[in-house]
Amino acid sequence: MGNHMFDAIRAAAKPDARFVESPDGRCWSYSDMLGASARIAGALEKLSVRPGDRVAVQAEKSPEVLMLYIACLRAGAVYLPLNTAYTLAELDYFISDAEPRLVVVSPAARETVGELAGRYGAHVETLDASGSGSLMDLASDQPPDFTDAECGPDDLAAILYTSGTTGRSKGAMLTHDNLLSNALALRDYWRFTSEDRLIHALPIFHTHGLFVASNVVLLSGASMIFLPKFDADEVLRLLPRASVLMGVPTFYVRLVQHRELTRETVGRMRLFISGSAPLLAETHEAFRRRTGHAILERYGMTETNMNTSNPYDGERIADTVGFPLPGVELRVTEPETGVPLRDGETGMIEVRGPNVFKGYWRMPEKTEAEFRSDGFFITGDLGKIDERGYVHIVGRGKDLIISGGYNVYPKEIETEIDRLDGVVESAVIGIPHPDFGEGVAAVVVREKGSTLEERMILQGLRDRLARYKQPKAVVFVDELPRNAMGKVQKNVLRERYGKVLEAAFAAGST
Ligand SMILES: Nc1ncnc2c1ncn2[C@@H]1O[C@H](COP(=O)(O)OP(=O)(O)OP(=O)(O)O)[C@@H](O)[C@H]1O
Repeated sequence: MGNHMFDAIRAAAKPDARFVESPDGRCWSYSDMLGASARIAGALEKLSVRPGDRVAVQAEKSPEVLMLYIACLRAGAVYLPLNTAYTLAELDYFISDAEPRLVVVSPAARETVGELAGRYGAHVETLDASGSGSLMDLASDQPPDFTDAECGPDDLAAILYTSGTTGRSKGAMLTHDNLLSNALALRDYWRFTSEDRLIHALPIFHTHGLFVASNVVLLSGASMIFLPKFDADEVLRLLPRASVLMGVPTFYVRLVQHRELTRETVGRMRLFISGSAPLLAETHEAFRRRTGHAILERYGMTETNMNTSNPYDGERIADTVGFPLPGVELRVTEPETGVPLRDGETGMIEVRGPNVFKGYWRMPEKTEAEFRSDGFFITGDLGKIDERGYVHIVGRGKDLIISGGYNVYPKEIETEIDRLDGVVESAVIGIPHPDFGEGVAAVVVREKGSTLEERMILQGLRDRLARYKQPKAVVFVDELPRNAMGKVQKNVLRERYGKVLEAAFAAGST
């Protein structure tokens, strides 16, 4: 049977070629990767990690963490990356839910997390090669070859907890073939070859940086420059040495603001990709004006890997996420019944294919509720397919406000607010309201120097939105809080401004 994912990685590896380099000049070739991952897999075995066991990892981004991910594939363990921002209380939830055999953390967290992990029967290790008995120390005593665990297409490779942007995080179970089929589809769709060098500035605890970026590079025998985080100056400095950038929309917003972004700096680049959150059409246009490149936007999620992409050769259209990837079926349905709608009609986006996860970890009811009987996964995203076949995301079904019994989709209102003069961007949230259950409220970022006031916004929306959709209160802020993937954190907005907005409702500010 072999090892479904790792055999493909091994087959694509060119031993002498560069695989990953860090900005401090450290470099790993593909043969270094094969050796390091074998040694770590040997260490995992020594620590009694058996196929199917979970290995939870909360560690700063580094090539070593990537080697650990590959080692888990080889050992048949289930890799479980955790956001480095998670607190001890949050870790408690993930560790109690996933019951990992091993938890790998940074040296500073060893003691505190060790105590917590011990309560759930997990062992704790650190990744630093300090000579003080870390996982890396144990790995350095292991041979550079390893008998890979037998893993079929349907065996679990990873559990990724959803970001929790819209609710409690759930563990999405991803199989070897979920990862492999998607990485191969993306490699071919985006024309990756061993000549490519990717600027990798994304976190690696999320599907985007871990699977989309790293797996595509691995499976094309390409190389990447591994940055600890996004820094516009650093990325601009590296652009002349690279061919592809994968980013979240915030990267592109920052790059466009940078004086040094010119056609010359991007002269050797062949592709700029964006995803994980909506890219504003203005950013797409500004980037094209400055560089001559149309950013390629794609759409995916933790549970499904990538679903759609704008084309490599054809027209890349702003505000769309392109076409379903080869092998992925996508339909738009009436959300309640799942009955497919016609092109142009807005409804629930559903997908089916080898990319779609196996289910939520230990949540069979939740899993059942999110699949149709014919195997389509209900993404929770609302969208439509236009007459040319491009998929548009119109909003998130999970991001719904029910005001006075009416369904209000925030994205529709945000789009209208963003059109008003003096507005940079906005977020619309539901806040408890004494009469309507939930009331619509808007959080708005004004352009510098703008004198825009609440009444001007309400005036501007009066003829454009039904009354029940119009915000009942507005607050102005300097910027919207975003998570590491560039998603606006509406839970943070609700916490931060909920009381002020409730008071404004009570005062009947509209
Ligand atoms: N190109 C894109 N344009 C618009 N939205 C996108 C795009 N790419 C991804 N998304 C959004 O990101 C979501 C996937 O994000 P992710 O899997 O990280 O978790 P989340 O949905 O934010 O978290 P949770 O499911 O816990 O609420 C998609 O469902 C979609 O709403």
